[in-house]
Amino acid sequence: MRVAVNGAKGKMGQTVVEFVQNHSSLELAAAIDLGDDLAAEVKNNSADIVVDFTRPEVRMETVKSTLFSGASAVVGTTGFTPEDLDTIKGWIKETGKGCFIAPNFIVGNVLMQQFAKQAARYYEYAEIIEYHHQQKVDFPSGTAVKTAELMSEEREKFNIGTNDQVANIEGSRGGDYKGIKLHAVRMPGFVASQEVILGDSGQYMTIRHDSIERTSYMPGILMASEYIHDKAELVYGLEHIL
Ligand SMILES: NC(=O)C1=CN([C@@H]2O[C@H](COP(=O)(O)OP(=O)(O)OC[C@H]3O[C@@H](n4cnc5c(N)ncnc54)[C@H](OP(=O)(O)O)[C@@H]3O)[C@@H](O)[C@H]2O)C=CC1
Ligand SMILES: O=C(O)C1=N[C@H](C(=O)O)C[C@H](O)C1
Repeated sequence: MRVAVNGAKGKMGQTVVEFVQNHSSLELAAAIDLGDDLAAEVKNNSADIVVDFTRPEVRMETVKSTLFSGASAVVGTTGFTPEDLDTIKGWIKETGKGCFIAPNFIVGNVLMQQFAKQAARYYEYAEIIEYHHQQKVDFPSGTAVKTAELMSEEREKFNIGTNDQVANIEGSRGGDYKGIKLHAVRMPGFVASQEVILGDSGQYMTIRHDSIERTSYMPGILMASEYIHDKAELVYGLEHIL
């Protein structure tokens, strides 16, 4: 499978390039970054797949250019909205190429999300704390948003409400997604960690996952690439192919 990497000079892109170069069933078609012509690189190098780790603000133009250039998209870049996904479904129908988007490509992290979803219905209080390196430009993380979305689906089924308080210092209770509090820590030393704390009378439970090296994302990226390369589908979340 011929893989082009978009965002190739970035922290994730560099890791993906090295992984592709060292994998027996993958060929590096192109290493693309800011200022390069993605469509031309895809066509001139006969890329089957574009693996994208760039910026939230260019997420849609990147997917569109990939699909209409004849490649399938495997996208880690965060920031996609439900409206974006509907638009992408139309592009897939037009092009016959597939798109796999995952807020997190680590199997262990996706398991954490699923465990949190499973537990969410049993606890009134829920908070998500995500920890990332200081260079991360967006917050909260796409993983935290996805986790909160999954948990809220369960909480709403069981009418589990919010727990509003009045803050002495604005923002000190973090962000709020349907009653789930979200906190983003940015600190050198972290790669990517998240914990979900669920609480109720007399107890609390913490579900946590830590990524300490970006190689942890590679198996999930490979799984997604092998799944989507010959399918005209939109997949949102690695859990759908585990
Ligand atoms: N889904 C997942 O499992 C994961 C998702 N991510 C997400 O991936 C994204 C990238 O993360 P990370 O690698 O740490 O970020 P980096 O900033 O390290 O890398 C992004 C790269 O993309 C380049 N870039 C910016 N704009 C464009 C463009 N229009 N076309 C091509 N390249 C461009 C940047 O160039 P320049 O620096 O010059 O702007 C940079 O080289 C983020 O949204 C992050 O949240 C990260 C890890 C895992
Ligand atoms: O920027 C990162 O590093 C990461 N971003 C993704 C997110 O926003 O969820 C995935 C992971 O947390 C690492």
